[in-house]
Amino acid sequence: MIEFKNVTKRYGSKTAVEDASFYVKEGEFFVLIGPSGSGKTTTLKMINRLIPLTEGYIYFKDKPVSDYEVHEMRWDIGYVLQQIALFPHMTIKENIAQVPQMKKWKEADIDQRTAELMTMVGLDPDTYKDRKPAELSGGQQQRVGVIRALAADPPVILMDEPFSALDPITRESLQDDLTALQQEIKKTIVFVTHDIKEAMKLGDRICLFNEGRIEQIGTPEEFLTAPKNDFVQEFIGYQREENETIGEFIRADSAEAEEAVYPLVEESTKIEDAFKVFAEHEAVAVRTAKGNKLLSRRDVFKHLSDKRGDSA
Ligand SMILES: Nc1ncnc2c1ncn2[C@@H]1O[C@H](COP(=O)(O)OP(=O)(O)OP(=O)(O)O)[C@@H](O)[C@H]1O
Repeated sequence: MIEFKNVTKRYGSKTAVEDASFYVKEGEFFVLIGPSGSGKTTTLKMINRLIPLTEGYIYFKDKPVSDYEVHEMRWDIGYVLQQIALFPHMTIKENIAQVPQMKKWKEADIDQRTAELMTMVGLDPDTYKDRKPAELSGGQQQRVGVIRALAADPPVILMDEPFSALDPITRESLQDDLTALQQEIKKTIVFVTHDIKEAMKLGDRICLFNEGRIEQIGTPEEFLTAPKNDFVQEFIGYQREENETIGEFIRADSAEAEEAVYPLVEESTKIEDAFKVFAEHEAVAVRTAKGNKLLSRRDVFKHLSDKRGDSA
């Protein structure tokens, strides 16, 4: 869907992104992560041509991005920013309807789409559609920011730290909403964050930048089980112990699991082997002395990030 081939971006003598190559598959949730100033936002903005590249090639749907008209890119690629940029004088519905209106959708279709999207993120259309952005909470406004990017049904959505300005509780709830939404809509999402916990929770694959260069691209599992070098290891901030077993991740409050529904694994199963099961199943049932306990891939990441102490 999106391909970078040896892409370099320089601002004068400053190299912001150096020789970046990666491929984002259709329907994939691809996370760009790295310390401040490592080139994440520059990379993201080169996709929709907000920033021109210096060297290399970027393809969108197998065509160089330079072959698209800028407005075509804006229509096909939704964009969500950290600073919610809703138009203050417009109602929520008018904000969401902008791109559909530019694309000359019928009014009835716009109404239906707006209501559908608002319902999808838990905003009752009748209550909220005619309100102005200032009459919504920060979290609600950010939900509108996300669905506005989805309004005209673009195949790709770019998100630049969309939740980082929110309090931790709202943030977690929006992350959960986005996970649920993504399961339903299956868009290609490129998501920038500097928070490894968020990356692990949301990403199908993670691309870690360091001073403009890519250090590692891989699934959250690969980052945990096979960090490529000391920088990656340190960035994850979690030192894996030898022979770690799945039993160590079971908490006292874990839900009961039926083995008829989930594959059953022993407590002594190695974490690497459990990840192979997670590749095909949402969760596993772990046999413990107190009965079978449910453990999902997300539970494991949550446990790991708690263990490393959440610095975000
Ligand atoms: N318009 C610009 N002119 C000159 N240098 C720039 C410009 N924009 C970005 N840079 C530099 O390019 C590098 C990469 O910046 P970028 O914004 O892509 O980083 P980032 O990883 O998104 O950082 P952050 O997490 O702080 O947003 C930084 O060193 C930054 O100072």
